[in-house]
Amino acid sequence: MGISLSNIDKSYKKQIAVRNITFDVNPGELFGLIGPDGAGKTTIFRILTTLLLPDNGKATVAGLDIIKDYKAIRNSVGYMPGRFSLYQDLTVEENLNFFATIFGTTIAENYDLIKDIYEQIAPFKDRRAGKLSGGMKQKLALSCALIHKPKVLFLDEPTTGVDPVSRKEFWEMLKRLQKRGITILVSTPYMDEAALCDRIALIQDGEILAIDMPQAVVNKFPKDIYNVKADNMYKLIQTLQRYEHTYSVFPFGEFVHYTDKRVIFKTAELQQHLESSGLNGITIAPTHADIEDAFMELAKK
Ligand SMILES: Nc1ncnc2c1ncn2[C@@H]1O[C@H](COP(=O)(O)OP(=O)(O)OP(=O)(O)O)[C@@H](O)[C@H]1O
Repeated sequence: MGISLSNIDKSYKKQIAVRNITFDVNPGELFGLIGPDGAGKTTIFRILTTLLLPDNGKATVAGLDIIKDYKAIRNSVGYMPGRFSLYQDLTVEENLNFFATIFGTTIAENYDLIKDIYEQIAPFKDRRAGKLSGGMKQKLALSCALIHKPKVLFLDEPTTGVDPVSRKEFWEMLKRLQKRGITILVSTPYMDEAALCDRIALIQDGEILAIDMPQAVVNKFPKDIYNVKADNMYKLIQTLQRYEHTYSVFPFGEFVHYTDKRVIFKTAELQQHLESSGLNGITIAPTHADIEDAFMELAKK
């Protein structure tokens, strides 16, 4: 009951949205599509949920062909689109009832699957969806996507614009759904969420850069990496960008992540260079690469 894509292409007039997309999601897997805005994530979701036809290629969802079996797919998958999918003027309960009805079921029939999630928003069941917080909207949208017990769940940027606590809770919910045998394809622009997936595909400009387990993607990062800090971070970045030995530099939280071109790199030399460029309060310390570093490296090529 997994997902399979083979050589999928899609253009909107002259704009290529995705090119030669091939990957498989195993049954029961939590698979992440990781990439920035405009990378092509929504296009892939719309093709897999049969809302958009690809120009080329083949794809199946739960063993069903996206073209031939589109009706069966629509009945057996849950889709939480990136942009808000709920009826803003309907209450929480009315929204859920509506989605249950269009799938020919009732809330009571499948309550067991959504209980965990719905209980958190049940105190607000008479509130209009438009008046809910981001985190609550997201829980309601997930409940609606699950109300017909789908085998495969598609979640397009479910945590965008949601506060950090709700994001964490959301991922815990996904793990619980996965344990119930649901195959999940989730997209996110947040690199920290990539680590929570079983496997990920990194995507940029409509092309897949890498597919692997998150740690395996990170392990392939080819360089030693350093956290660098100074009192003037803007000047630090500019100085490093101009430094002849810089391989890569980009802001990373309170630090910049720096890699050096040389095989033998001495932090003291860099320290001296930064000091002579007029920077103060400099710290340079080795650190570990993470998904964001791996992404930036792959995106360079
Ligand atoms: N209807 C459309 N007409 C023309 N171009 C489009 C259309 N929809 C998407 N695109 C373009 O196709 C590319 C991929 O878009 P897509 O929405 O799939 O990316 P995404 O990764 O989901 O990003 P986002 O989070 O911004 O939606 C982008 O360059 C986008 O501008």
